[in-house]
Amino acid sequence: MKPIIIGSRGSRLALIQAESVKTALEAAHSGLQVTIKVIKTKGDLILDRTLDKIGGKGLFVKEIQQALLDKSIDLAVHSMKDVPGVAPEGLTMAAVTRREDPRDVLVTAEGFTPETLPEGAVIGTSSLRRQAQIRSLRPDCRVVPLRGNVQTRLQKMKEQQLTGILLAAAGLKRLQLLDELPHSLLDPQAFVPAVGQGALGCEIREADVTMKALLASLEDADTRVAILGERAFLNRLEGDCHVPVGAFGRLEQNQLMLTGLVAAADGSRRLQQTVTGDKNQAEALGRALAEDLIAQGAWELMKAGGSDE
Ligand SMILES: NCc1[nH]cc(CCC(=O)O)c1CC(=O)O
Repeated sequence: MKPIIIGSRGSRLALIQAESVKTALEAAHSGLQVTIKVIKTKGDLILDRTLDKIGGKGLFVKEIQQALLDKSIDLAVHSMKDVPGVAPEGLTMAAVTRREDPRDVLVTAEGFTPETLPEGAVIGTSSLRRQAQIRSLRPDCRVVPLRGNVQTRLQKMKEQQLTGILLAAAGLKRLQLLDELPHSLLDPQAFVPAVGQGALGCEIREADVTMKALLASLEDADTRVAILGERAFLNRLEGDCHVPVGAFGRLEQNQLMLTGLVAAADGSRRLQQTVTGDKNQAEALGRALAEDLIAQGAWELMKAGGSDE
């Protein structure tokens, strides 16, 4: 059999994620050959402009999806939080793997928590969701934009003498950086993670039944359910613009418990609610949660703006 080609961005984190799927596939199917092909996306080449101006945060994913459609790769491994709500015709998320830590983490030289941050702290993040929540916890802090891959952001924290930065725990764990950095992990109720944060999606061509079968054993049903609920919540709210929205789903006693957050970008207001329901109706639960927040004024809180998580 021809080797399977996984397409990946060239960042260290993307490569580690692709490697983890390669390893899992090879472990599940003895004799299977898997190679990784690095795809240089426009977003990787243009670092001096905000992502919104070059096509939004879905840009990286879209170029890799095109490689799937062109058949230059057989499998794309995505961070689910970067995957746009609407899938291109002909592609399917054949497996969602077991979720890594979904939490956000505050990294500072001193290991501050949001509560112990010094007055007027300067926090780096380009995510409207993170900006809104750190400002809602600490209205006195200042948020400055910060782009680039995880290592670049850590570097900029030092260079620009920021008090701290906000990142996904999952990324830092996969890079094996979390243990060596002073940090505080943020409780998902106090600081609601991004939709899909910590989960990986394995995308293939819908018609590729061979790949579909090979990926079956990588699927984690509980993660899939959580992600379906979170994404349905976001899809109902987002439309096309990037907004300060978070959601976190988890299974409790075989039920899906889903927390949704909509906030004003400056953190001055936040709407947050947790609902529980049938895990087989995850998407309906996500939509209903969105409707609840809309009824409470979610649209008024959300303003157009840039987010490039
Ligand atoms: N913004 C890019 C991005 N996409 C996925 C992760 C982390 C890994 C994950 O959520 O699975 C990160 C880094 C971060 O937000 O800190």
